[in-house]
Amino acid sequence: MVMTLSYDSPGQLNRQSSPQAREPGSRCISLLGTDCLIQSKVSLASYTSYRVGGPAEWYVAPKNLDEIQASLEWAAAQGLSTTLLGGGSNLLISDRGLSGLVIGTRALRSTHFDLATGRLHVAAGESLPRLAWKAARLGWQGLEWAVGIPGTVGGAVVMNAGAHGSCTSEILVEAEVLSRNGQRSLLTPKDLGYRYRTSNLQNSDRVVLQATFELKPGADPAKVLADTADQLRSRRSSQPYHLPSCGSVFRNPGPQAAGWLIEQTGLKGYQIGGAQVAERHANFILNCGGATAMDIFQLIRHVQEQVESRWSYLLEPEVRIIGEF
Ligand SMILES: Cc1cc2nc3c(=O)[nH]c(=O)nc-3n(C[C@H](O)[C@H](O)[C@H](O)COP(=O)(O)OP(=O)(O)OC[C@H]3O[C@@H](n4cnc5c(N)ncnc54)[C@H](O)[C@@H]3O)c2cc1C
Ligand SMILES: NC(=O)C1=CN([C@@H]2O[C@H](COP(=O)(O)OP(=O)(O)OC[C@H]3O[C@@H](n4cnc5c(N)ncnc54)[C@H](OP(=O)(O)O)[C@@H]3O)[C@@H](O)[C@H]2O)C=CC1
Ligand SMILES: C=C(O[C@H]1[C@H](O)[C@@H](CO)O[C@H](OP(=O)(O)OP(=O)(O)OC[C@H]2O[C@@H](n3ccc(=O)[nH]c3=O)[C@H](O)[C@@H]2O)[C@@H]1NC(C)=O)C(=O)O
Repeated sequence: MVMTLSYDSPGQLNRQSSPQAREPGSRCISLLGTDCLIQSKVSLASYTSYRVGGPAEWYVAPKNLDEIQASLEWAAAQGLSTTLLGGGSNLLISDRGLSGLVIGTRALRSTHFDLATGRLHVAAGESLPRLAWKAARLGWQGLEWAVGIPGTVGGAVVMNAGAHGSCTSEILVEAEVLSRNGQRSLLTPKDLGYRYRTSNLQNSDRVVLQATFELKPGADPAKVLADTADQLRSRRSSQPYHLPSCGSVFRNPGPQAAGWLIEQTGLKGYQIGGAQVAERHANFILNCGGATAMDIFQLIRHVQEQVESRWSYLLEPEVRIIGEF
């Protein structure tokens, strides 16, 4: 693919206003042939559910495959690393921000419910809860569990998101991924090496473009909507949804849940700066207002140390911690 760039420098500038929160001195580059802008120094805090994180050195939000490919080629030509950012609901991004190019996927949108096959073809940037509600309204079963997981389809495929005994790998037929060398491939759950809350896409530089899920059409929409609402109700009764978080901070180690271990260690309510171990659920760390990423990071380490000294078990973070701490 031939890509032409115009740089934000005299003569070649393509200055444009931008919807992103940009810091002073930020620059804007346009990938010619597209209306896609690459911007420098874009604050990432508003892109994460924790509402923390410093600026991206460069940020782009491609809307289609051409724009993703152009973005990857641009990063490669500049010698920059890339980081994928979906809903930002399982990311703790350093206060210092991220170097390289951050590729936000939320503009990758398309949904197709194929009644003949019961398959749902969906782009990586679609919101998982919105998809769950959409499926419910159509009377398609199989996504009720996903309603309270505030991420994207791409993030769910990478993380193997799940709840209430179901998870992404169980309904995934295949995911289309793009590798850094521009090769597209269709991968099955087996190819993706799924396990509890992980896949071999984690720590890889492949981009999830879209997913195909197998659901069950034909149910009464009123029933699926009621079941979906029940899932959300039950989750809201046991998990703190009122303040910014990343959901569960740690993976469950086995027979004992992380929340139980943390509560038994006496850490509920423990606070560092603006970050607090939730009273309602000890495996949630909340941004109670004004928390920095470092506050949250230090609290994660404190919880690990305390739990390890009491139970001789090192809790493994589920949240992806990225950038310098
Ligand atoms: C209130 C709350 C409740 C939650 N409850 C649950 C729950 O019940 N179950 C659960 O499993 N999780 C839960 N989570 C965690 C989180 O929502 C999930 O892990 C979700 O799947 C993350 O999706 P995301 O799009 O936000 O990914 P992000 O946080 O943006 O990214 C997660 C990882 O995926 C990568 N990534 C994202 N998109 C792509 C892509 N298109 N291609 C390649 N890599 C990509 C990122 O680089 C990163 O490594 C909860 C979070 C919150 C805030
Ligand atoms: N604590 C935290 O850090 C965070 C918690 N959350 C929580 O996670 C959950 C998911 O949040 P989010 O991803 O923002 O998505 P939401 O669940 O808020 O809504 C996403 C879309 O789903 C559809 N929808 C929502 N409710 C209904 C309903 N009752 N009936 C039919 N359709 C509905 C709407 O789609 P349409 O517009 O197409 O009708 C809506 O735009 C929420 O409970 C939210 O409070 C979210 C972010 C951070
Ligand atoms: C929120 C997430 O996923 C959630 C998912 O929503 C729910 C519902 O299916 O089940 C998991 O939570 P969980 O294991 O903490 O579920 P819960 O039922 O709340 O708790 C498990 C056990 O720990 C105990 N518990 C929990 C919290 C607490 O403060 N104290 C405590 O003792 C509970 O009493 C229960 O016996 C997922 N977490 C993990 C790490 O697997 C996420 O991954 O981000």
